[in-house]
Amino acid sequence: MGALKLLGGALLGARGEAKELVVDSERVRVAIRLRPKNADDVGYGTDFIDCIELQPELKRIKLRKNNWSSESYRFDEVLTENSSQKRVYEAVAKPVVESVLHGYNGTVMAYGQTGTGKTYTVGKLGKDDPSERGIMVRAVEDILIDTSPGVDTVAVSYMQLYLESIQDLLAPEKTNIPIVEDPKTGEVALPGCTTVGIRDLDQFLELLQIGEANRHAANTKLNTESSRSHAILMVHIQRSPEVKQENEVLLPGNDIRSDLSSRNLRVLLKSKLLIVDLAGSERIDKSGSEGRMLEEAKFINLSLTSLGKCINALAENSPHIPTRDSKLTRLLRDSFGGTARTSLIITVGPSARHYSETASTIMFGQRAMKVVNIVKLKEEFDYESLCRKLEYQIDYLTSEMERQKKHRDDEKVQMEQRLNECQMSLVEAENNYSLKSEHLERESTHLELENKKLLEELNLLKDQNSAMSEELVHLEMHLKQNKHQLESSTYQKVLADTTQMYEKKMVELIKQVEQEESHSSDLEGQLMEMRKHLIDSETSIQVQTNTVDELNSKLHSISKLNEEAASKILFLEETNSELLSTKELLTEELKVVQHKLLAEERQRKGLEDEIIKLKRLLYDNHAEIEDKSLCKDASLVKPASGFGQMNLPKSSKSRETLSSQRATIAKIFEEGITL
Ligand SMILES: Nc1ncnc2c1ncn2[C@@H]1O[C@H](COP(=O)(O)OP(=O)(O)OP(=O)(O)O)[C@@H](O)[C@H]1O
Repeated sequence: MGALKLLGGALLGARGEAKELVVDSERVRVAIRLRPKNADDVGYGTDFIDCIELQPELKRIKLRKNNWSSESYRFDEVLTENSSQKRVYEAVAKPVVESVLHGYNGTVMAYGQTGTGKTYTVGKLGKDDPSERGIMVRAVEDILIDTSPGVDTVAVSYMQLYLESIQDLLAPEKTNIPIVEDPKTGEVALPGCTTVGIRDLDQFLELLQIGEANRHAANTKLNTESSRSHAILMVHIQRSPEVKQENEVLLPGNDIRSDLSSRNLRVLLKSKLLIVDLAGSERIDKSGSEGRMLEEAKFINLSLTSLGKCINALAENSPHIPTRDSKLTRLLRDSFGGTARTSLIITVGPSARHYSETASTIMFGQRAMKVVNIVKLKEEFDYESLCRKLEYQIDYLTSEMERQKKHRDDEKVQMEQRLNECQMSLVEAENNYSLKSEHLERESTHLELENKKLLEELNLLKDQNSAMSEELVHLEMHLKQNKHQLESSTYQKVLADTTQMYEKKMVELIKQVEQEESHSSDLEGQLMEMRKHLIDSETSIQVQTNTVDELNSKLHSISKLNEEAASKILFLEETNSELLSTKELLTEELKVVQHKLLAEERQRKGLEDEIIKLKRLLYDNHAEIEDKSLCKDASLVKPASGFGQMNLPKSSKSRETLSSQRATIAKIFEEGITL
């Protein structure tokens, strides 16, 4: 393939216009295939040597006119009688098929005398033996392998040109189908023909079989199943290749946004492969045709002759190409001198009997080799599919938009509902909160008041306790004084015991008071904690509604503590009252003791007075006694001493007084002992 040239290759803006890439001019390639000898050839006798000699390595053949005269011709491919169908396909058709797959039009055509193997080469189905498959089957097989279903499309039309009428071989009722030529491009189309999309090879084989069954054939002298029509298989390929434009790649199935955002338009490569199995180019006299068959032969010859004329004109670069002389040349307008890549296979038999037909075929091939085509690649912008895609996208986007709008509306309604609910619950929560706050505030105030009251009571109790303690200390001191006073008394021991007992009691009482004081301080601490809790609670109430419950529980516990404190205070009060009563008892007892002490003091004083009196008496008596004893002594010794005299009259009285005094002292002593 020659180098690509861009001719006026600008992107044309108008709808339906295409970019055309032109390959260097390319000559029609011609291959020659020699059919193996058949029974007829063998039966013809061995007197005649084959009229044809192949030199495949030189790509030449020698056409022997007789034993001494031969001419040599060069072909693009020389296929011997042993060449396989595969080899023939690869040498003749495969390059064209590949070209068609790249977007070029292509033609593969078999030309030759009847019975030389055109149909065998081109249209053999090879149902039983795939190695026997002809060009049509192999070409479609390769096309199907190379194309992607869903992205590319492959469709076929199968028709025959019979008696200058185009008949649809897939729908034989369709006859005389008109040929439509594009005035701009000169492209030939047969819109009246059935076009069947091909999914797989089996489907194509079935179609081909149907077409073959509908093809006109007749027994001729030269071939028992001679084709009486030109069979044309049209393979339409539409591809969406990756096309690079302005550094961007447009891939099939690209996002629509990238299609729209870039200046890319999907490019369609539309190509057409024609595989033509021409009717036999036998001479009428040799074919033995008569009547209708003769008529058929005339038409066949007419079309083949006009094809030959066109090829001659093209080979000679004639300004006029008589393409309009027959429908065959009109159909093959693009194949010879057109834009298609064309491969021609001419089939020949070895028998010298058909020398002139073989020579004619060879000359046809030689002339065809001179025909140069201007091979063009036609890229069409796939406006239709783009439009379809856009429409689809618009539909999709519209429905998506509607769906999203509906979704948004639904969401909005839901949101509004939720908002209303939230607002309602917020109002409710606010109400609850304010109620709870009020309640808590009330509770708090109430608790504060209670706390205050309790504190006051506690302080009072404390004062009372301290007063009591002072009083107790005072009493203690008092008792101590009394104790000291009583130490000298006769009731010392009794009083000491009593005092000890009281002291013990007082110690206990002091202990109790201390305990109460520690209780009081504990209570104070608890109250402080309560106050703290309350303050915390108040703060947390202000901060969050959620803590309300927590505060409630705390308040509950605080109330419990309060209750406990109240019960403790009650207990303290009770203890206090007990202490008070004890104190009263002690005071009473103290008073009694004091009374007793006073009485005893008085008694003691009386006794002391009496003792003093007695002492005085005793002294007086003693002095009197002494005086009397002195007087007695003086009367005895010195009667002048008056003392004895004086005391004598008094002696009886003194004796009485003395004895009474003695009795009084004894009594005092007795009383003192008993006390
Ligand atoms: N290369 C070949 N190898 C084996 N058999 C062949 C070959 N070429 C042709 N034949 C046989 O020769 C006979 C005639 O072939 P075919 O019908 O293909 O000729 P044709 O050129 O199509 O004739 P027509 O123009 O009359 O239709 C057939 O029986 C075919 O099987």
